[in-house]
Amino acid sequence: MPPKRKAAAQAAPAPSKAGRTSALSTPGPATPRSLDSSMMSEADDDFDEDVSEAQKQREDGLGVEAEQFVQVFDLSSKRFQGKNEKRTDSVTSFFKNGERDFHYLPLKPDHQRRPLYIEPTQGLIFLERWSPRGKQATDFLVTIAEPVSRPKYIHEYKMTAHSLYAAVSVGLTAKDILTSLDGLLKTEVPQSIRSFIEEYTMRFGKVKLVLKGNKFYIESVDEKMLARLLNDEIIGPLRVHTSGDGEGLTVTTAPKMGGLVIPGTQNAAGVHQANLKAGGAEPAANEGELYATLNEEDDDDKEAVHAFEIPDHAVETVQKRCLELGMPILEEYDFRNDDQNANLEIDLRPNTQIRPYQEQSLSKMFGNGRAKSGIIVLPCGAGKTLVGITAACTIKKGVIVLCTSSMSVVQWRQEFLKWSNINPDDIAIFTAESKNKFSGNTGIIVTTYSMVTNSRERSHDSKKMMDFLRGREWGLMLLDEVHVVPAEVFRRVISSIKSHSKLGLTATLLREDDKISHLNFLIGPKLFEANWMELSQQGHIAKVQCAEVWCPMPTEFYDEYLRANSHMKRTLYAMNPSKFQACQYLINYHEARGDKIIVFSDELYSLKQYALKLNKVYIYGGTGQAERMQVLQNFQHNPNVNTLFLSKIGDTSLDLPEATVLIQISSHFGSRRQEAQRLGRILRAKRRNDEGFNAFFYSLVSKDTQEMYYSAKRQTFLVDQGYAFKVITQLANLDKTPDLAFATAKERRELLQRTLVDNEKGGEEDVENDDLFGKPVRRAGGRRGGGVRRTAGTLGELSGGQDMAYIEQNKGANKTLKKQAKAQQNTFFKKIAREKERVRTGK
Ligand SMILES: Nc1ncnc2c1ncn2[C@@H]1O[C@H](COP(=O)(O)OP(=O)(O)OP(=O)(O)O)[C@@H](O)[C@H]1O
Repeated sequence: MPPKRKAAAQAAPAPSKAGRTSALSTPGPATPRSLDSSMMSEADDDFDEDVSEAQKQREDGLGVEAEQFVQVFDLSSKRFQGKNEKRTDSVTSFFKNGERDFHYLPLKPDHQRRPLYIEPTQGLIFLERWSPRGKQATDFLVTIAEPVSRPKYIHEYKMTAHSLYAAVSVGLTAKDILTSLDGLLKTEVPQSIRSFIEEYTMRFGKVKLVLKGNKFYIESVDEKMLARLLNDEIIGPLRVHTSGDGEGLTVTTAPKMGGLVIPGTQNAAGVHQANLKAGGAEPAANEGELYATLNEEDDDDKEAVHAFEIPDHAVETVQKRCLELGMPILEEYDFRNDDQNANLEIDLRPNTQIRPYQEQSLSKMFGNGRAKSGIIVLPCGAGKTLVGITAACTIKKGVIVLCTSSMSVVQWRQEFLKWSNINPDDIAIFTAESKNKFSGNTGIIVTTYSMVTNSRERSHDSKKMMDFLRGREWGLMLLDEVHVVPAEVFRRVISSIKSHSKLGLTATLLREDDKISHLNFLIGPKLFEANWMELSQQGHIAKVQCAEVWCPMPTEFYDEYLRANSHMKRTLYAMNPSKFQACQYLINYHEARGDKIIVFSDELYSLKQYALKLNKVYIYGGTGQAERMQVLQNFQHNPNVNTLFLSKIGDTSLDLPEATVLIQISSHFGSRRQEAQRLGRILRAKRRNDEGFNAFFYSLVSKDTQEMYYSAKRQTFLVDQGYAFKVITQLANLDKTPDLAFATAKERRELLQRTLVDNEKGGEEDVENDDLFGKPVRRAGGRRGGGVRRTAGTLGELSGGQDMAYIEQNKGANKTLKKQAKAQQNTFFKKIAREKERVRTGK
């Protein structure tokens, strides 16, 4: 960190004053990276570039202290990730050169009564959850900051530009935030934090992105601010010059806002106003809850609004740039004052009760009586669909819903009909099979991402439907499962279909490639993220016991492992016979308890070998649609089919029946998202409210292999959500398991030989065989697209034939199901034929 900035962080500079912004002497404004935690871990190579970029961008963007805060925040985070950093241990570098020495912030005399610490360079806030004021502090933090980690005792939050924006839009002023923070903090509020809050809260709402007549405009009541944007080298050239507007800005009038906040959504479809108050140091009237003072909008008091048009494709760039310039853009829809678009007759059914956390998430969206675009993060099974439906019932304008598969399209429509009083004719489906429109002049369309982004040849009906979708202004765009959709798909959706507000729904915003940050600009910031532990304690999702089972590698396996290339290493730690036995043991144990078990394996070879050896059904990318349905239905309804082996296609592409136990035998490296998604599969267990019910999540890990490292990394997100992973080093009475696989040294040696031979030429890759984003579908074994192909025949040739026999003899479970289904079908058809014959002959 350059000394100047370090000093800024440590010397607690003087408060910023209005007008100081023009006398900047320190380098430039916030970069988006510095404002959002999700952008913090990008490549170190960007480091130098960021600094010079910041120098270049020096403008009158932020006040001195806020800017210093942002700079320090940005640079320090880079520094701690520096590639060339020599580390003696994992923490020394953290405190090097006194960079984290915050002794200049003395503790208050009664600090023990106060639950918060703050880190003045990055806006990290630490909460002692056990404090008597822990609940009150949690309510406050959820409103002004983003949760980072919430295990049992100490919670970590981070204040970002977006989180402050959310706080401002539910009615809090800088003064409110600072007073409450000061009341809860063990130290004084650091000057860098004070300035950051003051500067940012002051700037929010000055520049807006609005959709009018199907065109996008950048709007502000502050003409100078818009002029500054137009002089910007990136935004300026993007302006659309319409005939007649000359160089001037379009001027209209708009209702003037009250100093605090506009009326909430108190009675709008059951969504209540956020419970926030201009809180003092002590708890507000209602212990733990902070209520906002709301000002009514004064319709008579109008002020001039200046605007310029930008093209559809430039929306993301302009939003990004505005944030860089320290003028974050607001995307809000004043739906109650929209008389251009027809109203939709839709309300929640009277018996629909949204849950407190659903209400809380929506209050973040409708905090000031307008619809703010953004993303709501709720764990699987917590009811994201109802959140989306309630948003639609609040806005009451045309809605377009985008899903990842045609199966979810049907489900979304059903859920709309179940929870709301929407007329069935007003909600239509646009999929390959159905291309209906709604009957009235507004309504709801439910479709898939691939239907609206498909660039291949469209049918006449599809083209007509797309023209219909493109030609209208939608009030709300609901985007399901946003974490799995590529940015490019969002770009295409958003640039072709215009909506006033967007709500993204997801269970996790994690992506290992860090590409999640673009969602801030394509959809909007994260509005709300639920606390998984709280939801499970309240019985809305299942309680899960997590365990990591350590499986020792037999010596001969370990020897080969040490020699193997990376692909073979993965196969070997998946095929470890101790892991096999642990899996068999856990399946026996849980089947006996009446559980439904899903075993996940990303490694296709082991998936098949495990399933065949244990005579269980399995599904992978190459399993045909009919067989998949058959297997899934049996797993759901057949009491004899209680264990299902699944490849990674089970992570996103399948609508899986409920399960109560998950076992992972092989996973995708250190993917936190996959771990969270998989755990999510058991959260919706219906038995969750039974006395003492627990769902189980086991990760089987080969001891002393790379898998242990990946496993720890995978678990970080869940640990941050408060899950504790127990390590099991020995399974009781494992050796007493009947027909324990690979119990003898000879069998284990044979397994090793076979594994080596079968995988000598590289493994078979799984394919995600679905229509998610209109990619060409690759069939089993990668037949299309040049993937590696392996067949039973090849196996036989490679291994001298004996494995062929093994495969055939064990083809078992899936085949048995097929036979059973055929037999049932035959009986059914025979019965029909007999019936027909009886009718024909009259006997
Ligand atoms: N407020 C509510 N009252 C009663 N039931 C609810 C409520 N909210 C959600 N549910 C029920 O909870 C279940 C899970 O809801 P939903 O499928 O929307 O969850 P989800 O978050 O979308 O899960 P996933 O990510 O797995 O799709 C459904 O059966 C739904 O009907």
